[in-house]
Amino acid sequence: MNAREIALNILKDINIKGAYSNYSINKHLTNEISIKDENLIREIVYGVVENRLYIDYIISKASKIKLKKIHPTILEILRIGVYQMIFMDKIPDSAAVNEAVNLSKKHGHKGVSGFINGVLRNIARNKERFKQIDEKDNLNYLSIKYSYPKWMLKRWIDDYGYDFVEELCNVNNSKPLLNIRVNTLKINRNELLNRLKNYGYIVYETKYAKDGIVIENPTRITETEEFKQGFFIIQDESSMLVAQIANPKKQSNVLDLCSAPGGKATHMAQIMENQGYIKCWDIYEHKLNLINKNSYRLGINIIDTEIHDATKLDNRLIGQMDYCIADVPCSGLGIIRRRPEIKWNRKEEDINKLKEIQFKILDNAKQYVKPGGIIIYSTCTISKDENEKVIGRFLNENDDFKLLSFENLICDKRHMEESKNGYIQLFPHIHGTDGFFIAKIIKDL
Ligand SMILES: C[S@@+](CC[C@H](N)C(=O)[O-])C[C@H]1O[C@@H](n2cnc3c(N)ncnc32)[C@H](O)[C@@H]1O
Repeated sequence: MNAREIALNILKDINIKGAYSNYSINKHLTNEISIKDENLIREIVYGVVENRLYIDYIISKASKIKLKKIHPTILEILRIGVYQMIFMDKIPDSAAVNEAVNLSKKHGHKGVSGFINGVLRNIARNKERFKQIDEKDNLNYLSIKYSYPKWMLKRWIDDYGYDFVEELCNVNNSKPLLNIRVNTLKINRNELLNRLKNYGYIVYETKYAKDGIVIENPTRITETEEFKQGFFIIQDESSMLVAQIANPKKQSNVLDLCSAPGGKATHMAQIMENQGYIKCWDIYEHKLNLINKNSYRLGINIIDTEIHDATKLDNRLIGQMDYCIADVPCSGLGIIRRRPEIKWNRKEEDINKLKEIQFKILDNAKQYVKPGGIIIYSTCTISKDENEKVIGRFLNENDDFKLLSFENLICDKRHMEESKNGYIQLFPHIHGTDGFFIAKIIKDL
């Protein structure tokens, strides 16, 4: 199977069956595939999903058949062809067309390769004209140019304004760099940086997170001895800030209410020097197994996993905890750079349901902390309804809880002004991290 055929199978999983991009890519990529092909597959898959609406806009200009009437597999073949023609300068149009025609002969019905050939050649001939977006309306223009559903953009524009959202969309369509968190229980950051440099990885320190490393060329990083020996875990810098901001003391009692796959819980354990107790809840057993696997690899033995729905109060734990981490389920609109399919799978109604679940989980967390105890509320989204508004409602209803400044706990103060008020909203185009929200709340003594 060649690279484009593998990309087609992955795209069918994502766009037709609604699969997550990272799971689907991992499922289809085997060790027999060369690094060059792997990179091509990733570029095509992410490129098509990220730019789907714009690509479809171009196809609809070039095709006599309406988009809705095109067979889903044929549409994916066309999208792969158009992506290469519009976004990949190194691939000649003729190669993109021929590869698409070959794919259609293998996967399509009789006669379909003529249709694909015709549409793609039409685009090759009229590329500059078809690339133009003939839209006067600002929202429609932005939606086509950056490939976003209009409801999503409208909410963001209401929250942050048009220019801000345009910059965000632009950066969201670029490739994010991989971040890893050093497991300081086993190695320090400098030593790991040196070891990775020796393999030829281009690495440097993260800006805000103490334990983070950025890797520019991370291919096969999880096959290194350093990964196998638990010297690091893959985690975005924004997510590393949760435990850094919690800053737990050794011997603390911690409850992570929504914990899988354990990125933040294992980081809490690391800061606690593997001393104390961390209870980790999640509603899925297979996800809790990931925490146990990660803890074992990282050499952590103070984590205890348990299936529990965090919206339900657990009377056994009332008033027991020094720290509660409420890293609640959310719309994920801050991680679109890594999972562009969120643009197409997420629905506006989800946000109303999620904000009630988020509030319920936070409202339960308040019961578990001791006087003077800390709750960290976090999400990987940029929607105010799920962030500032949930916190605002909680603080209004609970005057024995206050936001706590954490300005002193962030390595670099740039764009971190809100941290002195006890919360921070991170954005890809401002902070270079995922879109992420963190609030630090303390219960009165
Ligand atoms: C944002 S993720 C947590 C990521 C995790 N804290 C980490 O750092 O690796 C949210 C998690 O909440 C879990 N979840 C969803 N609803 C839940 C509920 N009602 N109670 C507990 N966990 C829940 C999901 O299965 C998911 O693993």
